Amino acid sequence: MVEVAKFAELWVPFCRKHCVEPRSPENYFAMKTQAYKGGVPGELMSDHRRVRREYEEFKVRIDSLSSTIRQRSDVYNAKHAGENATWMADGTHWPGTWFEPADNHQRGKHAGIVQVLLNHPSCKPRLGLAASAENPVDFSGVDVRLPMLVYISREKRPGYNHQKKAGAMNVMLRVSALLSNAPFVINFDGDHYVNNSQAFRAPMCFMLDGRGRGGENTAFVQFPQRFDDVDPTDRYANHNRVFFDGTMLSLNGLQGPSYLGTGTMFRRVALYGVEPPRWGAAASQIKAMDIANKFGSSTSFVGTMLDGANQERSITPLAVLDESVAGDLAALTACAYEDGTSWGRDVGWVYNIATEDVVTGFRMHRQGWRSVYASVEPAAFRGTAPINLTERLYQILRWSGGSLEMFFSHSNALLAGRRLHPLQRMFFSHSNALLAGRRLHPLQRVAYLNMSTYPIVTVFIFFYNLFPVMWLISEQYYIQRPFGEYLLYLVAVIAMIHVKWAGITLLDWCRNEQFYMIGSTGVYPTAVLYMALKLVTGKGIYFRLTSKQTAASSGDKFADLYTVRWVPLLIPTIVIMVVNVAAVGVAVGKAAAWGPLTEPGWLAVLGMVFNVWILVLLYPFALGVMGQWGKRPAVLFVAMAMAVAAVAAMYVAFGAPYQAELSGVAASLGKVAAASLTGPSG
Ligand SMILES: O=c1ccn([C@@H]2O[C@H](COP(=O)(O)OP(=O)(O)O[C@H]3O[C@H](CO)[C@@H](O)[C@H](O)[C@H]3O)[C@@H](O)[C@H]2O)c(=O)[nH]1
Ligand SMILES: [Mn+2]
Repeated sequence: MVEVAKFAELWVPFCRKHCVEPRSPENYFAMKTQAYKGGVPGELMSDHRRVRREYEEFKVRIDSLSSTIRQRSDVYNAKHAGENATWMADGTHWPGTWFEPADNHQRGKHAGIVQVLLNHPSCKPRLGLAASAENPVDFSGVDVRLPMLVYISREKRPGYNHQKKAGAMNVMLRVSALLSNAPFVINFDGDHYVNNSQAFRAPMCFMLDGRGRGGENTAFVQFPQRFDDVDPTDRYANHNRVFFDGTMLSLNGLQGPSYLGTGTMFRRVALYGVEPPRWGAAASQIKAMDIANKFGSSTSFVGTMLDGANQERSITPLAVLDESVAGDLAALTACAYEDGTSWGRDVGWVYNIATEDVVTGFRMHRQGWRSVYASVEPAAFRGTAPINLTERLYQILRWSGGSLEMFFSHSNALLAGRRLHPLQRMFFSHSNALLAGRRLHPLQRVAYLNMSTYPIVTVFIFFYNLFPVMWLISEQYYIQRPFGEYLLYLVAVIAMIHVKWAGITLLDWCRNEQFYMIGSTGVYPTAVLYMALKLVTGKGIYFRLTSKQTAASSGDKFADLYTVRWVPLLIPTIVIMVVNVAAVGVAVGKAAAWGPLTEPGWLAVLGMVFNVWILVLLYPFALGVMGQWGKRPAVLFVAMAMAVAAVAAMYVAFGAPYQAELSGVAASLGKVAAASLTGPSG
């Protein structure tokens, strides 16, 4: 962090001088060409060269940090007999984990750390120096102030559930209250970067939009998630365009998009669980609350809450970070701080759920807050997405598991906001969409219901996809007669909503359908199973962090796309593919045995359309499990054709059909309803 603060002294003024975007140096220097927007084009070349060299050196220093710190620590430890500590540059012990773990200096067991690396900038611009021997870059006309930079790490103790990201966010919310008390808080993930610094103006416009025009009732502004380094055809729908630009954008017409975990600007008081101003000024609400039981025992923190509520448009920076502040900060980062308080439930990010985001936003919507979806060009943030099939499936397993947990938790979309009957409480409590009070817009409630139950529908899709087994064991097979209305619906939805208004391409839409089917055949039913087990046994789900691309070293940018990691989660979808390929084989066999122009032959061909459609939807999955062979899709088609031919030949040879039974097929056609193949995206 010290290195970062040092490099920022050069980087930030450079960005201001030449209007550099994106302000992530790694991504800026990786770009090929760019239109110049600054005021001194003549100096760009030499400044750029200079800053780039500094950046390369900075990276080298970062890469060698572990050996630098080890060497430094060896020197200090030699001076202090018997010590085996890790030392900071200022000659003090590093409060966190040491190279040689010691008591209170190890993973999962260390004190809280708050290190202010850069303090508050002054309120007035501070101009830099003209070029000289020490300052090769001329910053004489440039404001060189740097924003505050603080490193925060929570106290960790064995036996405490640290609540992962949600726990980290809550500590940051409290610490930042003391350090800046900024009325607006932006949150983005460790694997995302700021791609358009000007985009920050958009949420400010929405939230400060004149009293009475609704701005003050806006709790958060959500940007879409955009990703770098996704394979060009987006095989596993990582871009999720239908979800972002379709679903989330549409919610602007109701109470606004759900909170998606990253790229979000919050109003601080909304995170404290305060209700929108329409139901009373924030300050009086806070005063009326049972402070210690709700927010914890730090009087300094509670003091900042009242300040923050009273003066939304200014900040109250701390003058000096003296001993008393250090004591307050230690208390606020301690594990025990939240014991017996409302943190993780009615205050801050919500705990005990695989996905903290949707449920945290839901709490605000059910209080009557609204949110805004803001999509800007160039994208405000960009991030990294898992392009490996297994990792991507684990990611949607976590999302879908979290959704179900939300439905059966205190965040049920139908039930929230009501006093709960003890029997209701056994299954749901206040995050269930069914239970929400009247401040949740009726259609917003429907949206949350969909977001928290979508995996359940897929259990039916799963069995529906297995129906072709009937081809194999009997001569009977049912399928709904062609889908006039369904086709009409498809055209309306795709052409009008998706492609015309949301700007989603046909490829985006196809990928979305395909990945929904891939999820429906393995991941979503698994999530339902997990949830059922949890309801019965009371034991939660273990979800791992989404691991990121590791391709950088291997030369092939999309190497992860062609790596197969075998996990049981892949099996159900493979079974469904095999069953449907076999069913196509039987259909071809029937058509061959009866002649395609006879009625039974023709019906067999018609039924096959269904199997082929499922296979088309599962095509990206098939490429995924082929690993390196997935680079040559022709192999897949040849293998499938061979499998189909083999099954068909076997059918003709051994499964001689009975005329009488087949005529029954025609009569029963159309009797059984088909499940819809479209649905929400994960
Ligand atoms: O113990 C943890 C785990 C995660 N994180 C942070 O959470 C982010 C999200 O985790 P990631 O592994 O990147 O998961 P994704 O599936 O990419 O995340 C999406 O889904 C999550 C909900 O499951 C949201 O929290 C994220 O914002 C959203 O981008 C990470 O970048 C970290 O910044 C922590 O701080 N501590
Ligand atoms: Mn991520």
